[in-house]
Amino acid sequence: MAERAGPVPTDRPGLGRTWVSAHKFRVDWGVDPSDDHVIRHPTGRTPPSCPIPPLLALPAPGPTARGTGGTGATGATGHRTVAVLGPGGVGGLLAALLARAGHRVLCLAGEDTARALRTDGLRVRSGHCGDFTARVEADTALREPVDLCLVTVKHTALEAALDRLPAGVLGDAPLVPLLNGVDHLAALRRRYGAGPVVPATVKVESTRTAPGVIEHGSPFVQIELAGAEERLGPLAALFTDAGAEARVVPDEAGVMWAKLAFLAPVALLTTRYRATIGAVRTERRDELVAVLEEAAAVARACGASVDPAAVLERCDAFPAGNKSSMLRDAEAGRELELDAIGGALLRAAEERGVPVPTAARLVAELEASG
Ligand SMILES: NC(=O)C1=CN([C@@H]2O[C@H](COP(=O)(O)OP(=O)(O)OC[C@H]3O[C@@H](n4cnc5c(N)ncnc54)[C@H](OP(=O)(O)O)[C@@H]3O)[C@@H](O)[C@H]2O)C=CC1
Ligand SMILES: CC(C)(CO)C(=O)C(=O)O
Repeated sequence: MAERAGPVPTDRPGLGRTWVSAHKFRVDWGVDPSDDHVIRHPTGRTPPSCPIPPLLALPAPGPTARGTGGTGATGATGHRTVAVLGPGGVGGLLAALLARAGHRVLCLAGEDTARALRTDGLRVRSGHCGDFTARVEADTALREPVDLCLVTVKHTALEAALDRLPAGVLGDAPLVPLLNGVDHLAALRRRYGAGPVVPATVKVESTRTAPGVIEHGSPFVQIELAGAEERLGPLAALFTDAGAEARVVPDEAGVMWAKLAFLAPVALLTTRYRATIGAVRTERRDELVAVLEEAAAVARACGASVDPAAVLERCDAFPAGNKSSMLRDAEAGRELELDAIGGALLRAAEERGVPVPTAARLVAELEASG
């Protein structure tokens, strides 16, 4: 019997946030005697100390993994079946955390990655969450109903990856995309309808170094979900119980544009100058402040209340050695999400008549160098 506690809720200076508190719970782990770091699905039926309510107040599910009674609950344990489309840096980490928390996790990926996951599981190295291997299921497409689906591919792979997620199989299960940028929400709503799509963002530094091998470098995994607290509270609790702090924010623009107003300056500058966040904020501070102000003005024009001084504070609070995912893509020679991040900022700026000269120059320079 192992006792695990989720992260302690915090009020983070500069963020002004209170994260959903974690429930402390006990669960029986089925531990492989040959490796006591390998986490398998729980063999016991010890319920969490507080009952888990339905995951989302969505229409009653059909005869699915969501269990009996159409309530969304999966029986006494409250364990869910979660699909993760794209088990890379973000998806692999969350899939592993959810599996470690006792949920049944089904990763959807290409054949090679799916085979590696079936054989070796997800191997996580994390100073924050610990080093562990999580057993997950893996397939190349969704073939059964699930309680929840995370979408964690890059923008550049989104349309192809969504072919693995047939709308008829997904049904009304909540679909939580954690991609950076804003444009993917429209693409998901076109395919699956507006109901299941839960706008969300994640703040983390996590890299897939090989199929199923995840290096988590940030001392946090923070998720924001946009919508009503009464609808999304159980979903936030599910993440928080698994070790990823989650918070519900009422408005979509507040979630999506607050993230982009922070990310776009950080991603553009770290990638343009091949520099860590720490180096950018000391060596390129004037440029950082200029892009932050431009991005905050665009975010405000899009309906989010973003204060550039608060965003600068968040930048200053970020671990100095962390990099943006765009910089890690550039270093690895992968295609950049430049259009989804910088492009989205420039398009919104043009539509709303907000001048963004510094951001436009950085995007042009990155395009020219790519
Ligand atoms: N990494 C980070 O720290 C952060 C990333 N983000 C955002 O999260 C999103 C995901 O990024 P990240 O996790 O870094 O990306 P990764 O490249 O690490 O992971 C993407 C995953 O998608 C899989 N994939 C690619 N194409 C397909 C396809 N056609 N079908 C199924 N799976 C596919 C990849 O498979 P394979 O393993 O086979 O390559 C990989 O597992 C991005 O939008 C990024 O901007 C946001 C915050 C932080
Ligand atoms: C905000 C930041 C830099 C870390 O979560 C990010 O989203 C990224 O690396 O893509």
